[in-house]
Order: sequence, then structure tokens, then C-alpha cells
Amino acid sequence: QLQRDLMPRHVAVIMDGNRRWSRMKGLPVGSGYEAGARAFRRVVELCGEWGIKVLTVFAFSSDNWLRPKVETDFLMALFERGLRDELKRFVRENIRVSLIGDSTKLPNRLQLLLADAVETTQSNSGLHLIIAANYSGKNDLVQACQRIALKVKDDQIEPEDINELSIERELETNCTDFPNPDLLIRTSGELRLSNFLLWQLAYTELYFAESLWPDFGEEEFLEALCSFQQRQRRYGRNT
Ligand SMILES: CC(C)CCOP(=O)(O)OP(=O)(O)O
Ligand SMILES: [Mg+2]
Repeated sequence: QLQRDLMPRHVAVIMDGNRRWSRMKGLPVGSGYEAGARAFRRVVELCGEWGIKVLTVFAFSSDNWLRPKVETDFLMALFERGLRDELKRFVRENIRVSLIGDSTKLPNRLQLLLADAVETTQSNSGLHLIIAANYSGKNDLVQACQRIALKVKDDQIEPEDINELSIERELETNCTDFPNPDLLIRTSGELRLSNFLLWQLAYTELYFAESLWPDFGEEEFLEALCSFQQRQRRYGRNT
């Protein structure tokens, strides 16, 4: 019963539950992250198949640095390996890659790979994949305020001219025509935003799945899309 003309344009995903998945299977933590990477690739494919325009994934939050170094090192190496393997596919499938978050804290080789992926795919017109790496929703708002304050200081704008659009234009998600997700999916039963996109989620339909991210497959993803299509979005109006 999924209707192609009622698809969300922009889907955001918090890919949570990878370590619990490995623990439940008695496997090392790394296998949970690797299973998560496979689930990520599956969802990228599905977004392409269903004509979703923008997919933003929370790949690593600024809080994730607090994890044991062996884990963050593994994750960084996994991102690098995954990107190296996927870049050719992204180009072939006309996927555009953008990056939000403070990438300067990532390992240099990964920074170079990400910059190369962004540059190589910037004119692609297929699915726009926005990778939130070391991203903080609050920091996104802080840097937007700093940019606006600079424009006021340089007499480019007056304080009273600042409106929602002025802020939206300075957010890191200004790389897409659809900065505000229509649907947010968070897996593993956690019911929180974890400092992901904050401003952008103002009217987003929130969907929480019990599945751990590695188990979030085609059936689970289509279920989330179905749920989205069944919700009547009122944007504050009463009908
Ligand atoms: C880095 C991030 C995508 C990992 C998300 O899964 P997770 O490590 O938070 O897994 P747990 O919530 O099960 O600990
Ligand atoms: Mg988690």
C-alpha cells in the first residue's frame, strides 16, 4: 500500500543499537558496527529505489568520542574502508554525498576521503546522502548564530532583518533544497534526539523502531515509510 507520490522527500536516520546487536549475538563489538554498515548500505539502496531525495544519517555524534579508543578507532577505520568501497558505487548510482559536522576532528585520511567523495559527487542529481560525522545539532545552531552575528557586524544585515530563513540559510544542512527531514527514524527503542538535527526537526514525523539498527532491513524500512504515509501532517493547523 506504499504510494510513490506520498514518499517523504528527506529521511533522517539515527542508526542506533549496533553494539547491543553484537552483544546479543555474543560477537565482538566491531561485528555490530560492520553489520550496521551493511544496514546503512541497504537503506541507501532503498532510498534510491523509492525516489527519496535526501537521506541524512547520524554516522557519528560528537558524544561518541567518549567511547573507548579501541571502538572509536575501529569506527574511523570502518568509515574509511566503507567509503573507499562505496565511492565508485555512489558515482555509478548518481548519488551526491555531503558532509555535516566538525570533520576536522576525524583522522586525516578519512577527512581527505570524505572531501574527495563530496567533490567527486557534487554535481550528481540522484539521492543526496548527507553524512553527519562528528555532528552536534547545538553546535550547528551556534555556528549559524556566529555567521549571522558577523553579517550584522559587517553591516550586511540589521538585527530586525533576521528571520527563520536567515538562520536556515546558515545551518550546515543548507547544502540541500530540502533541509528539513519529513521523517526521522531512530532504531533500538531509544526515544531521544541525541543532539542530532534540532532546528531542522521542528515539524518532522518521528518514527521509533524497536529493531536494532543491524536488523533494520527492507521490511522495517518500508514499514516506517508506511507509517509516515498514514500520518496526516498538520504543521500546527487543526485539520
Ligand atoms: C556510531 C553509531 C552509528 C553507533 C550506533 O550504535 P551504538 O554503538 O550506539 O549501539 P548501542 O546503542 O547498542 O550501544
Ligand atoms: Mg547507541
